[in-house]
Amino acid sequence: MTGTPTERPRTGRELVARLAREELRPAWRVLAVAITCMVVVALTTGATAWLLDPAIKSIFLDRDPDMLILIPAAVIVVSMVKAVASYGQAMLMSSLGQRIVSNLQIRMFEAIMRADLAWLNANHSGRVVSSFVNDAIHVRDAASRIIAGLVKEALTVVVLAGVMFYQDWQLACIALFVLVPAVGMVKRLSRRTRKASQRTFEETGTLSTLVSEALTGMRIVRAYGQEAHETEKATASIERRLAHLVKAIRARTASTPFTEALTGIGIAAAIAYAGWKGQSGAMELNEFVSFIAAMMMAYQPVRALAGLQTQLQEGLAAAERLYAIIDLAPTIKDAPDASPLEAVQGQIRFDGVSFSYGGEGPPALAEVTLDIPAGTTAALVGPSGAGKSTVLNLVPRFYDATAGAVRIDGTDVRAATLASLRGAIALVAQEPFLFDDTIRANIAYGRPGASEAEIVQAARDAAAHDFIEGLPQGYDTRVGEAGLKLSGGQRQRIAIARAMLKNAPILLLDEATSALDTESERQVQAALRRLMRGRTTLVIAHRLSTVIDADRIFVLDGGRVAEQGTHAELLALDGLYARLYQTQLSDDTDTAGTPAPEEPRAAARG
Ligand SMILES: Nc1ncnc2c1ncn2[C@@H]1O[C@H](COP(=O)(O)OP(=O)(O)OP(=O)(O)O)[C@@H](O)[C@H]1O
Repeated sequence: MTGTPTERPRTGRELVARLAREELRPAWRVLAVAITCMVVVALTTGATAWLLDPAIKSIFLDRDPDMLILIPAAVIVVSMVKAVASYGQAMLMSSLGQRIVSNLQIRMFEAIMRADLAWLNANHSGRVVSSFVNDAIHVRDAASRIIAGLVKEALTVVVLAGVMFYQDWQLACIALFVLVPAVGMVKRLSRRTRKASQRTFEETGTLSTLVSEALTGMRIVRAYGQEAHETEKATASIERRLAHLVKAIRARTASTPFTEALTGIGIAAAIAYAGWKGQSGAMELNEFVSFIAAMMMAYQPVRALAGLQTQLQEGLAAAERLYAIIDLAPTIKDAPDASPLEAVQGQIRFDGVSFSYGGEGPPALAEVTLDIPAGTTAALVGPSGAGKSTVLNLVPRFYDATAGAVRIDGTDVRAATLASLRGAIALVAQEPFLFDDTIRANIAYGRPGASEAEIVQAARDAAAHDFIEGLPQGYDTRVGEAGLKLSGGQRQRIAIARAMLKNAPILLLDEATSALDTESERQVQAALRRLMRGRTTLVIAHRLSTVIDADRIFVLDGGRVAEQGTHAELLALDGLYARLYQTQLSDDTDTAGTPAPEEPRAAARG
């Protein structure tokens, strides 16, 4: 993913240090108890192996009747302690792991909320979601396994090795020496695992993107009969992901037969050497059994330790991706000396504004100067790609001008706090976005905390109250994903009600181009007129009536203001606007007088 990180750690060591500092340190109490439990597990495992020595010696060889009670009792006590400690460790580490996931996800979400629109546009939502869901889990798994590994497994190995050395140091040396080749092998395998898991992640991102597009674009997929094509694309991605997964699994599990074989060799060597010592009377049976038990018990944690390196690599790769999101440094933010806009009148000025997306290609806007007095309506018209949406984007600082300044009541928008700037603006987009929530919640989004009476009034003003009342659950009706359970006109009126409730002095309006039937169109128009009353409105106009009624019309062409004036002045100029208008008029006559919302744009495209 692309981004502008502030202090993203580069090396594995830096990442580990950061994970320890930011994710583990806050939970050090829980961690300390969990580690104590692990130490107890390691010690009790060692004790079990050691107990076999007195068990055999005093019960079988010395035939001591007291020991027949004492040793089983000791085994039970040790096992009970181990059971409680294992439970404590597993439970604490699991809940600590989940807490780490939640904390990381909260910070990622906050970062996404702050992120520049440019970053969000550059990174497909499917990939961001995949990172959001999967990476935190990878980090959790790696962190909990590594902590458990480093503390419990490593300590268990040390304690068991202690038992082995206590019983016979030469024999212990033989048993442990066998493990040396495993270290080199594990290192080689971990490199392979890291590569495969990085590729798996990339493919998971591609797959998430495919699934999310197939779902959001399902109507187009069906309409064009592309179900098989989409399935093919998804299958190919799933197969590629599977191949990478299998590679990672192969590398990860390749250490198993290796350590298994080494275990066999180690045991065989120990039996041969111990047997030789036993036959010559230098080693007792009880020592031998205790030694072999310790050795066999030690191999399981050794195997777990062998897998740690690969888990560490996977976890670090995930942590790097996730911190890249957490560290996103938005460029659109409050300036250090920003002050809130107060008592906004709503005058909007563009002073020689130039802008280009991503700094490449021809500028989307070039030295645009607009002056929109407070309380008036300005319409933006012009061919497709002329820069109309870009003008709208610069007012609430979705992007910042590359040159020149956008001012509200004379204040550069970059000198105002974002909260006060956006608080003074209501936005009604061409495709109104509704959340999968109730109608009430969707309207109240305009002003959280608004009373029921205010919500209903906003709905009445937006000509939405009647249809809402007609729904079986009224204001409690859920609108479905992106509001798809409502008609286009209904969605627009909810969006207008939301803007009504916000009651901001500035209204940015991108008129809908989707064809509504005459009645719906009339209702939306009436609602819009009420919404625009008394506010400064900057509207991308697709409706003839909006264009004609506007106080001022700016005709954009190729990112520049080609013409400006009132409808009458621009007609008299007989330039681009007059041509756009004539084309629209003749198209309107063709469509039997029904206002054709898309016309100015469509005419311009032609
Ligand atoms: N997110 C973006 N990234 C890169 N370039 C963009 C982006 N959005 C718009 N552009 C480019 O900026 C220019 C102006 O686009 P803009 O959307 O402002 O035009 P418009 O007049 O609103 O067009 P339309 O009427 O078709 O919506 C176009 O050349 C477009 O390709």
